[in-house]
Amino acid sequence: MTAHHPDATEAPAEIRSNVPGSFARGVLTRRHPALIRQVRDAIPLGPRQHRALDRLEADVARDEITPLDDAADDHSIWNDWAQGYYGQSWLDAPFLWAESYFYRKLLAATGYFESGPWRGVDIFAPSKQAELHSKDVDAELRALDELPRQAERERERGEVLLQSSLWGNQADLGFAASSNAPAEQRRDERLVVDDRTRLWDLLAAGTPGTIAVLADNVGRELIPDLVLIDHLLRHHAERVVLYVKPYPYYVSDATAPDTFEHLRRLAAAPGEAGAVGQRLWSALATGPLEIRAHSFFCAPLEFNRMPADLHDELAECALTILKGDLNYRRLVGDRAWDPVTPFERTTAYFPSPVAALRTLKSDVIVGMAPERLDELEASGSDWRTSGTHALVQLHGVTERQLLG
Ligand SMILES: O=P(O)(O)OC[C@@]1(O)O[C@H](CO)[C@@H](O)[C@@H]1O
Repeated sequence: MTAHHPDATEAPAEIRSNVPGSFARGVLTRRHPALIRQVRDAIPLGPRQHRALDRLEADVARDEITPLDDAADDHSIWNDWAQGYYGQSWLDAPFLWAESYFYRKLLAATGYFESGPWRGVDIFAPSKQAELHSKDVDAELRALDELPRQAERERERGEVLLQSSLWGNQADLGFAASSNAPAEQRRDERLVVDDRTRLWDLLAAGTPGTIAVLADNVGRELIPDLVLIDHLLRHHAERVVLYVKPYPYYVSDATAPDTFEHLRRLAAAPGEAGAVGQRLWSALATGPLEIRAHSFFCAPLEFNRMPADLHDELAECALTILKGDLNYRRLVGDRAWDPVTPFERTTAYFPSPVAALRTLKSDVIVGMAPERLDELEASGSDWRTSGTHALVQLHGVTERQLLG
């Protein structure tokens, strides 16, 4: 049995990529250079953009962080966030900061923020389009016709939709290459924390006001997320606010244009998928559904640093449903927590009750039962980072809060 220290007073240090053989190191030294090659192959860039990508590749290879070199309005805020990191090693900077900055440098290289033909061009669009129009998404849409529709089976329908939204997070384009989830093993056995029953019981206990959904990836994740949102609007929420990214991020993270395209795909589909899409389309037009894209969702910071305006928006919500691995890292803190550290300890700051739906694709984990942790550690599998395992974790949701 591992000695656990869940009540350590100080939060552990932020994860860095300077540990040889660590997951974080592999992301910065292997995944990021591969991503630059993928962008060059996917988009017909000009010589200026290729030269800028050459410089980014060289920065990574030389292990030196250099300032942003595009003409963009966010340099002052990035200079504040980069305090002390310019000229330093990527591997020695906090992993969360370094990864986020890498994606901002990638957009700088292709001219995303500058005037000219490349302004606002999503360099991840080819892979996002392929995902949205994939046979897997076709199958997802057809499967909706098999959903229970009888009112008395609403909870059963909700369970199916929650599972689809949760495991849809596995389909991360930046991740697909190394995902080795054993399809045959039952999904429930691969949950490391399972608060689903509490979530449904509490949602069923009353009709909460607004539910915030912090989106993650497009395609096989955003389609189920949208279908789940339709279910929440029909049975559990007066309003849903879907927060997407203000610009392209982490390859497959959803932006507003991506979301509109997914809604078009749903609404144009036959059967139940089309009905869901048309209800969501109407909900957007009349108000119960709103899409927002706060700049903080592309910031290199933990959520406990969120600005006051976003804090106040979320404080109005009866529940925040937070999707994916990166959002989880930002929620609990991208740190080497003792995995039995109570989830509530790391989320006490959050302005609303929060439910995390995440497949595990990085080392951070809290809120585990010691026996479950020891069982997984003894398995010898890479359960923390391979995307084979997942969690539904809930904090601060009480009947009083949901009932208002
Ligand atoms: O938030 P998502 O899409 O579920 O996962 C994103 C993510 O797993 O991809 C990176 C590795 O490429 C991780 O560092 C990061 O947490």
